[in-house]
Amino acid sequence: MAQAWETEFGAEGGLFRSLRSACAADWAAYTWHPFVRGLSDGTLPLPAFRRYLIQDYLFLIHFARAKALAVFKAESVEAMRDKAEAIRAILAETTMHLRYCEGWGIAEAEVRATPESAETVSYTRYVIDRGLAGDILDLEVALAPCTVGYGEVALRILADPNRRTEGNPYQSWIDTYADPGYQAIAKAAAARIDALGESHGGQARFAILGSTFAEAARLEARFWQQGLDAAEGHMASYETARR
Ligand SMILES: Cc1ncc(CN)c(N)n1
Repeated sequence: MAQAWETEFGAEGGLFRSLRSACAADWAAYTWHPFVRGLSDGTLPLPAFRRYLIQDYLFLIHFARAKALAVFKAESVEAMRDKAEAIRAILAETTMHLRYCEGWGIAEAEVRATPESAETVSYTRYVIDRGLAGDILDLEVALAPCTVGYGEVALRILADPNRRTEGNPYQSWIDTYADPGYQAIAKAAAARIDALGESHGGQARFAILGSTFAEAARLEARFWQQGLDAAEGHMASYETARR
C-alpha cells in the first residue's frame, strides 16, 4: 500500500510526481535524512538543531526574495496574488524560528547578523539563479522541493513508529509543518507544478526540469547535513544510536 506522503502531493501522471520519481534516491535522502529522524525521535543533538534553525531563518529571508521573483515572472494576476500570499506565509514561518531562539537567549538581531553558511548561500542563490535565467516553470520547479518536501517530511514523521510524542524538544518544529495550513500550501505548490507542466510544456522540458528539481533536493539534504556537521563533537554517540 502506498504511504500517505506518496499520494498526498501532486496528481498521478502529473509533472510533480514525475520529477519526484525521477530523483527518487535524492528525494528519499532529503526527506528521510538522519537529521529528520532525529527530529522525529527527539534524539537530534541540540547544537545540530540550533545551527540548522539559525541558518534556516536566513534561508527563509532569501527564499522570500525568490518567491518575490515568482511574482515578477508570474503568468497571471491570479498567480501573482497566490505568490504574494506565499511570501507572507514564508515570512510568518520565521516566527517559529525566533521563538526557539528566544528560548536559547538569542535575539533576532543576533540571528540576522549571523553569517550565511555555504549551504545557505548555495541553495538560495541556486534557486534565484534558476528563476532569473528561466521562466516561471523553471523557478517553481526549483522552489518546489522546499515547499512540498517539508510537507512530506512532516507526514513521514507523523507515520514514524519511533516518533517521540511526549516531551520531544522538536515538537513545535514538527507541528509547524504538520499543520493543515502548511500542508495545504505544500499541496498547492505540487498542484501548481502539475498545472504549469501542462501549460508550459513540462514534458518537452523534462530533462532540464528534472535536473533542477534533483539539484534542489540534494541542496536540501546538504542543508540538514550542515546541522549534523556543526555538532560533530556530539555526533559520535548519535551516529552509534542511529545504526
Ligand atoms: C531549507 C528549508 N527547506 C524548506 C523549508 C520549508 N519552508 C524550510 N523552512 N527550510
